[in-house]
Amino acid sequence: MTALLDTHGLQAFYGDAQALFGIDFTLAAGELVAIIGANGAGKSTFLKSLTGLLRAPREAIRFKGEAIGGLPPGEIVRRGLAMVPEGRRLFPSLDVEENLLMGATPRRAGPWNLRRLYELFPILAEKRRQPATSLSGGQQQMVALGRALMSNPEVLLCDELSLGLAPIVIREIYAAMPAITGEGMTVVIVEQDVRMARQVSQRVYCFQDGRVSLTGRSDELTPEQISQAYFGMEDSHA
Ligand SMILES: Nc1ncnc2c1ncn2[C@@H]1O[C@H](COP(=O)(O)OP(=O)(O)OP(=O)(O)O)[C@@H](O)[C@H]1O
Repeated sequence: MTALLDTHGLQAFYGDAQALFGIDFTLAAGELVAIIGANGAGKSTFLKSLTGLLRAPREAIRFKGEAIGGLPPGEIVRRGLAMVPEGRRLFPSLDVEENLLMGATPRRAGPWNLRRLYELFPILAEKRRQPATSLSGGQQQMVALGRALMSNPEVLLCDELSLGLAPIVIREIYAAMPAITGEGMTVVIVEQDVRMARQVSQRVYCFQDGRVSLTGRSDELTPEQISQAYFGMEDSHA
């Protein structure tokens, strides 16, 4: 497999506290890969390291053959990695369309623009002049996803799209994924909803205590393997 993005022994720290202990991760162009794991396993920390929000050694992260670890976040977006952050982080004083346009700087060439996003999520066209924070949780998540797409990334990193949403709304959000990957985009999702993660992804990485405890094809891993990798030996016997 030729890697579009990969990490080698990636470590991450908050001050003196170590959160990642040597993550080896590979992503091929066009894949949708899910990262699952319990609270505190290091999933968000991993995404933050990829996008330059946390320091990383230059050689520990490679994107399209170039070492990008520790580059400033803006430079990483320019190169084609964009993140949908946990908790959406919309601009409360801006309306829906203004929030979407915030994602367009820097704007790379590609298929995504306001018109395409409004086709993908018609409800956002209807509410384009409303304050983003007046929308429902699911609609706000659509804005956050759309904002990241507006930079036309090559790799889209999504942190817990399902957080706080009802199952029917989660399905509605994930229903957009085929249209996104259909445009050739490569996607990483961090997801606590293991069923959904397995359903939409080709491969899964399970994180536990800052390490990869299991990886494999989503359709080949058994629920028992995942449960053990998710909770660890001790907990699964508790
Ligand atoms: N800003 C921070 N300062 C100090 N420690 C942090 C910080 N953010 C996360 N950590 C610690 O790093 C470890 C990994 O946390 P991280 O948020 O990456 O986990 P996660 O798998 O994304 O879990 P969650 O689903 O709760 O977001 C945890 O031990 C956590 O307490």
